[in-house]
Amino acid sequence: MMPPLLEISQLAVTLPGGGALAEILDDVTLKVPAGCITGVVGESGCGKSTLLRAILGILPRHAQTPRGGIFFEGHDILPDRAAGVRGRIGFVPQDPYLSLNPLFRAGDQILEIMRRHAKGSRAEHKARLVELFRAVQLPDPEAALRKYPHEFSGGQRQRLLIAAALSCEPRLVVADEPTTALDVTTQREILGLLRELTRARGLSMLFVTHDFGVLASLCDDVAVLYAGRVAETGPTRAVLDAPAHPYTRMLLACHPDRAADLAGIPGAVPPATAQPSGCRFHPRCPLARESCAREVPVLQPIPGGRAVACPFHAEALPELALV
Ligand SMILES: Nc1ncnc2c1ncn2[C@@H]1O[C@H](COP(=O)(O)OP(=O)(O)OP(=O)(O)O)[C@@H](O)[C@H]1O
Repeated sequence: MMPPLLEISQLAVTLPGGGALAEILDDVTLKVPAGCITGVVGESGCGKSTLLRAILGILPRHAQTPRGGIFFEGHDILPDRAAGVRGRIGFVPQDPYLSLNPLFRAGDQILEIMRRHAKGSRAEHKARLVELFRAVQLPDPEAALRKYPHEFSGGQRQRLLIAAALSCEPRLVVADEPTTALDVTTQREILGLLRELTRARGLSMLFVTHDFGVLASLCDDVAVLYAGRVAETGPTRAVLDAPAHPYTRMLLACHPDRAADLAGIPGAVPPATAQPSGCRFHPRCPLARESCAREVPVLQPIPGGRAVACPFHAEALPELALV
């Protein structure tokens, strides 16, 4: 079997924050197999963006040395804060409005990335960028090279950023909710484009979202994150059809597309400076018992290539309260 392109192993990230230590990620283990799109889903504040920052080697300077490993193409990139992978991992950010400098031509900004991280001359870079602009379906790719960011629509700017992420010919792309700031129609087009580009170019992708609809339409596998820990992993279809962890089950019950009556998860994601003991979900979990406040659940394999971090996952949940 081919080794995964990206393998995150027992990753822990801690930051000083507000006079206390913020335990943002703990024991995070997940894989992105070659040629696959792996989704990371969870509520706001679960640590999704921090996970991407750790992979890209752009954690804040004051972060304590992260523990665990981030293996990319078989090498642990965590010790050198990913300095060696710049250009080999592409990044699609969340907000196309904030991610381009309005004072410089968009094409020049991407060419600068290529100058730093890609092989070839400026003329070769320009030719490749025009080809990429065509691949991301920007109108008039030659003219697009000379335009400033304000001359593109929001959807076109996201296409520019996808082109930027692919400009150094990476094998892996990490994307941080790249469709959140877009209207529904543009969102659908961008998701279709990402799916097509990853398949056509044999790329792998780690895709962060809080939207199960986006997850279902794009991702082969999923890791559900709660309060900085992995609650469950598995093939997306299987997890969405029969979620195992109480958190995933309750999160899906909250999704407007999936529930006739909207239920809510009581409470909120804990601040990273005050993580609950034992299972971090136990204060919100209807299945919790005394042992859940003491024992940290580990991810245990369950049938179908899945894993779940809850020893009581087979129990039925009580009816959820409507919001
Ligand atoms: N630089 C920092 N210093 C201290 N705490 C931080 C820092 N960055 C993030 N956090 C905390 O880490 C936790 C996870 O934040 P993160 O942005 O990774 O979550 P997220 O799941 O991406 O959220 P969202 O979906 O809202 O973007 C939050 O509790 C946040 O307040």
